Amino acid sequence: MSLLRVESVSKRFGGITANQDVSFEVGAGKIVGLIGPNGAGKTTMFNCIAGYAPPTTGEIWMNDIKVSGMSPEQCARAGIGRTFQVARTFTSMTALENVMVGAFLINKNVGDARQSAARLLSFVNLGQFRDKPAGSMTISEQRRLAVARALAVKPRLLLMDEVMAGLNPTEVRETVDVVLKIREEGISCLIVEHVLEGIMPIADAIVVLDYGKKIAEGSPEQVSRDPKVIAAYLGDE
Ligand SMILES: Nc1ncnc2c1ncn2[C@@H]1O[C@H](COP(=O)(O)OP(=O)(O)OP(=O)(O)O)[C@@H](O)[C@H]1O
Repeated sequence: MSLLRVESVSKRFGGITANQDVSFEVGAGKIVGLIGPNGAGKTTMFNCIAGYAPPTTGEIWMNDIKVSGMSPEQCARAGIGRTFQVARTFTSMTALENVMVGAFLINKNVGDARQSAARLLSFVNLGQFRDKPAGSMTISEQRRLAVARALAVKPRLLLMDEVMAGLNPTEVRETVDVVLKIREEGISCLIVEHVLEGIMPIADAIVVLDYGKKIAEGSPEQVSRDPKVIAAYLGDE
């Protein structure tokens, strides 16, 4: 059963078509990778889904709620959480306080927010940083912190924008472990990623964009054999 449905979405910025007639679905409890060369329109698609930039045409649905045209807050209330390409960490606040910022969006009670934030820090394997300034954490840890903050809003779908970029193989593995745990919780994940060795082994499905259009969709095995996908990536070298 699909949780998110992207239906014929196009997004234009003046003369630039960043997304063109893109359709795909994310099933409940599934991991879907959204990949493609630089400038393919992946972040634009995230912005459309999360309410940061409405589609020019087309519709986006979360179950029976039409979210296209909604504000980011309304999309969050409909169950869409996100992380950003550049982690927006509050560096002088502690790790716990950073996650509490997310928790406060749905629960104004300080005790509840603290408890939920502490649980989520452990969930992303950052329990030891609870009372440390977020600025003292590595990039990899800050990315997982951003994931915990997004989870604090209790999404049913989590959009993750390049959480593995620039990480070493150990850090990629740690991040992959967290993504798998998120799926185990029944939360769907839509992941924009250039680190294909991180996303390919764990994705239930892959959607490939190139120049704004969907050029392939299927299992990781299917898309990695697809001549159109190979050509798009080789053309990007
Ligand atoms: N606000 C904007 N105004 C004008 N053009 C934009 C805007 N946002 C994105 N674009 C253009 O839309 C196209 C798609 O950009 P987008 O950032 O979505 O690609 P991407 O696949 O996320 O790229 P990357 O992998 O490099 O992050 C690009 O040509 C980009 O310059």
